[in-house]
Amino acid sequence: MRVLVTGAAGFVGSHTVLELINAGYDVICLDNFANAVAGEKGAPVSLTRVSQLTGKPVPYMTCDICDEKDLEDVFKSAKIDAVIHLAALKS
Ligand SMILES: O=c1ccn([C@@H]2O[C@H](COP(=O)(O)OP(=O)(O)O[C@H]3O[C@H](CO)[C@@H](O)[C@H](O)[C@H]3O)[C@@H](O)[C@H]2O)c(=O)[nH]1
Repeated sequence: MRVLVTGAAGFVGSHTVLELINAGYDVICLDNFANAVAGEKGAPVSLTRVSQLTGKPVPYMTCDICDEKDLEDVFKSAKIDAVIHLAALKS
C-alpha cells in the first residue's frame, strides 16, 4: 500500500513518514519546502534523517499542492492508495 504524505518534510510529516515506513508502507513524500531545512546536496534534513533511521530510501518530490497540474502529475506518476495531508503554513 502506497501512502502520499503532503508536508512530509515538516515536523509532524517527517515523524509520520518514519512510522509509515517502519510499519511497512510505501511512502511518497510531497513538500514545497517552504519550511524545510536543506542539508548537503540540497536534500531536506528531516527526510535524510528518516532515511538514516529506517535504512531505506525516502522518495520525495517538490510540489506546491495549490498547483492543480503538478498535483495531477504526481497522481499520474504512481498508484496512490491513501493520502495523509499535513502541508500547511503554521501561524
Ligand atoms: O503549501 C504548503 C505549505 C507548507 N508546506 C510544508 O508543510 C510542512 C509543514 O510542517 P511544519 O511547518 O513543521 O508544521 P507541522 O508539521 O504542523 O509542525 C508544527 O506543529 C507541531 C505541533 O504543534 C509543532 O510541534 C512543530 O514545532 C511545528 O513546526 C513544511 O515542511 C512545509 O514546507 C507545503 O508543502 N505546502
